Amino acid sequence: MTDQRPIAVLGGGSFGTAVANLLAENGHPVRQWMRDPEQAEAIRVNRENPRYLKGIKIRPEVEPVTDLQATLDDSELFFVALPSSALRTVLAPHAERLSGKLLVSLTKGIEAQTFKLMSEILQDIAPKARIGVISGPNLAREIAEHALTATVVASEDEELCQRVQAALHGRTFRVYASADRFGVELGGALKNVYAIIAGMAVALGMGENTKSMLITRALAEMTRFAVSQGANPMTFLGLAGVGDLIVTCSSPKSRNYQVGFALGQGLSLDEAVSRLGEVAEGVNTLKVLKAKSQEAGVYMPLVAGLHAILFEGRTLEQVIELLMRGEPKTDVDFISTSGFN
Ligand SMILES: NC(=O)c1ccc[n+]([C@@H]2O[C@H](COP(=O)([O-])OP(=O)(O)OC[C@H]3O[C@@H](n4cnc5c(N)ncnc54)[C@H](O)[C@@H]3O)[C@@H](O)[C@H]2O)c1
Ligand SMILES: O=P(O)(O)OC[C@H](O)CO
Repeated sequence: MTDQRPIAVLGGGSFGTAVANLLAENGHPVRQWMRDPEQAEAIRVNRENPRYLKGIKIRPEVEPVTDLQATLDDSELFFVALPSSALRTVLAPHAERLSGKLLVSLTKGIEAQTFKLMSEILQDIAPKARIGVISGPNLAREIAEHALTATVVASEDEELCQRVQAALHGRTFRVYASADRFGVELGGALKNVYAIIAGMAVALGMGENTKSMLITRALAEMTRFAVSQGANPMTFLGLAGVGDLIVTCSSPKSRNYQVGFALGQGLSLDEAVSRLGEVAEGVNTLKVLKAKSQEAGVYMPLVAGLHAILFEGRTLEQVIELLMRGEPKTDVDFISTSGFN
């Protein structure tokens, strides 16, 4: 017998809305929880999320709701698309309602005080819940416009992965599975920082060689850090690693890229973030990542360089000079250099 309970999406932003619509297209009743009653009413009446996904028709199977307790009680499978800064605050007061539920984080961020990933926070809050993550090259607007897209669901819980694949896999959206939750989730969080740098480089008129160098060295840096934290570097060769890094560092649709582009045009960080008016997780991730990499003794020159520009008063020219004149290194960390004579 099929489960007729609604699937719930928590978060009224662009990604929550895109995923709610995908689930609805696959025939599932969906409840999309959002905190703003006016936004919920606007969606109910106009079938559109005008602030976060203008021009996209929201399917009738998606019911916008604002009662979080009822939403948590009535569903078993949840997709959590809240900003990383809000996830713990929103869900912690409802811990007992989450026991035994399937909680899948879509959020690509790191908690400032604890350096925890979002699925680790979910586990803290609800140790008896079944936890997974979704991550990959997934620009919300492109998903909503049915661009052919792939993602990864990752969890140690194989049955959860299968449930998510069955719910989301569709005509324009492929869902691959992975058992490496930590690697998949870390890839999604780290790449946002490099998208800021890539946006800056484009605004400064840098060429294709530069973009390619940035993306490739970013992958080296991310992987080096991930390995220091116990992750499997092979995961970074997949959709949630290099796949997401490429899309976020290449697309003007990425909000992190847009923040970088605005910085490259000469705006301050505050101006760039407020001009965006949406979540750009890379800004917070940069702060915690810089501190963590220093603590762990991991060489991350791009992270250190962006941090120096945004928070230590260095100019872009100073940082570029420092990066380019730095001691030459070997290309790929994980290949032995013993082949040199
Ligand atoms: N947009 C994308 O293309 C995309 C793709 C993949 C993953 N993600 C991830 O999804 C997460 C959510 O991003 P988004 O793109 O949907 O953001 P968004 O900027 O489009 O919207 C943020 C939403 O969160 C809500 N919100 C903010 N603070 C809240 C709080 N305290 N309580 C309840 N709701 C609150 C806002 O009202 C808004 O509805 C981010 O971590 C992002 O990295 C986004
Ligand atoms: O718009 P961004 O920069 O938050 O990126 C969106 C997605 O993470 C891309 O996969």
